Amino acid sequence: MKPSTSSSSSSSPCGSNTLLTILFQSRSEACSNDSILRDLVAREFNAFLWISLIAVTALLLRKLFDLLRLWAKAKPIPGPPCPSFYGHSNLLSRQNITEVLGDLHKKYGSVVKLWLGPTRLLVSIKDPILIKEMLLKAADKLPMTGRAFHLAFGRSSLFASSFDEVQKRRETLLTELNGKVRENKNVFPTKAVDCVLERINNVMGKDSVDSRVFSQHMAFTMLGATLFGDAFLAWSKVAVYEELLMMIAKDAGFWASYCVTPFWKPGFWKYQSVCTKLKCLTQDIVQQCCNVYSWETGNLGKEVACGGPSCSEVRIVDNLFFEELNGHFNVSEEPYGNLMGIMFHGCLSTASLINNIMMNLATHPQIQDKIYSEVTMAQKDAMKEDQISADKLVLLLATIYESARLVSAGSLLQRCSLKHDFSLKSGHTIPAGAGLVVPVELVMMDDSTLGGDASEFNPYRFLSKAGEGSDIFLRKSFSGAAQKFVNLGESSFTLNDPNKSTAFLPFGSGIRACVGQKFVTEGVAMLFASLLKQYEIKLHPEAQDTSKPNNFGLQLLSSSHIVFVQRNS
Ligand code: HEM
Repeated sequence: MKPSTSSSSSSSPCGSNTLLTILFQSRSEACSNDSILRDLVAREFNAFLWISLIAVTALLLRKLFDLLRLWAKAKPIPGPPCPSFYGHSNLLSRQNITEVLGDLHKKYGSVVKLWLGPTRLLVSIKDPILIKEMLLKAADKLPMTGRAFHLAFGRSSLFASSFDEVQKRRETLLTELNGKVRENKNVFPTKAVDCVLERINNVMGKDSVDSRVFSQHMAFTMLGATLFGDAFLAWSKVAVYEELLMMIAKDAGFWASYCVTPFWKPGFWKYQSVCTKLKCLTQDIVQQCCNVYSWETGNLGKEVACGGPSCSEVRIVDNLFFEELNGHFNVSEEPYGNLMGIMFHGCLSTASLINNIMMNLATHPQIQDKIYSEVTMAQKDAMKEDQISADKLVLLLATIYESARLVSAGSLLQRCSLKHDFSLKSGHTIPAGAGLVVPVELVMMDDSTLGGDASEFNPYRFLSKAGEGSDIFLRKSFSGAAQKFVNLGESSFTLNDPNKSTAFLPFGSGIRACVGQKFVTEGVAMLFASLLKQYEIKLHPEAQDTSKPNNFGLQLLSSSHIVFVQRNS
């Protein structure tokens, strides 16, 4: 009994002991596992902190190194001393940038640097030879340009900052556009031209029209019909589309000027909702294009897949660029980003050009008359009513070049080289990442290059007679040249290629030059040939110039009231 008692008495505590010990042991084991785990976590966290610290330090050192490198490389470039931590940004935001750069070039020479902050270097170049060299060597655009297009239209393979991203699309688009010009067809659809003429007919009874609004509408109609086909002309939402595009044009530069996207600003979200509406409408017009296609091929009623990229496989009748612009090189691209980008850039710059041509013709009636006789003569030579050859319209083409020269699409051409430094023949080294600008107005209106009448409208500077040199900008006086040009039929003037001149930059130059130059010049020439055949453009007697200031490099149009008068009426 005893043993059993003892065993039971001893076993009981012993049992509880054992349990306790087991419990205790397992707890202490758990504790030690816990502490090992805690230790491990603490070590890993420490390691993570160290790695982060090293990474951040390396990054900061790299930034510091880049900064010191930028400062050292920028030092030999002449320019005014930095007034404050923010450099000259205040100066540029208060004054007209072209005037500021004009004064600086007078003082410091043809290459001038400006600091816009401790890390933001801007180099302005004014000498035409150096400009040509720079525009060939600096392949990228300033990040702000790419950001403006990206924020508004999503990612696309045109108008991005990096040359690598746009190179392929640029090449194919250029081939397609210039191919169309070579085929000698009407580059702008005939129906779009008819549409514009009909509109002129409708407004003719009215007192006058605002040249700015009217040219904007003309450009919008031409570009829209070219990109989306004739369906664009009959589209019920065309007016809303135009309005949205202009709203974006007004604000794009402002929102892109933020280095960090300002998500916290309610205005930004309003802007984004306008951009989203434009995307939806683009999808809608693409749908309309597809429907027209299916109708024209007899497939009316048959579903054509139009949701996004699949539409690019459909060949749309009368639609030049659709496939080209909508085909994807990169899956992360916005489906209609390129189409919207071209509509945006093409409409703004073409509107500016058309407006300036109208104003120049209205204020120079003798030139307008000569162009009219040029068009009627070309018309006689043409085999078909609507197929005048643009080559015969030399004075009209010269007028287009001269109008482009006098109001270039932006006051600055801008570039940068994101990855590599490069040197100019002048001996200056431009560090990677520095912003490069060309004050185009100063270059194209420089009396020393243009012979005294740089700020005057003189299309004859682009023409030469047989035996004369073909350098443009050599025809000195407008009146002398105008007299020589009395009879187009008798004297054979030839048009000089303006791109041979280093000082002709309305379409940029070099590696990122405008791919639409030939196309738009020919298209606008044919548009004006049709317009001038039927109408005379006159300035309204009480016309006033309502020029607006520059908005982030976008030249807003000056406007005046003009009247269209039917010829022979
Ligand atoms: C009068 C009308 C136009 C003017 C004055 C104009 C002017 C310009 C200018 C100044 C540039 C920048 C060039 C540079 O940095 O060297 C440019 C770029 C460009 N233009 Fe135009 N443009 C016009 C119409 C068009 C049209 C109708 C198209 C297409 C159909 C077009 C397509 C482009 C493209 C794709 C670029 C970007 C090139 C790049 O970033 O690599 N342009 N344009």
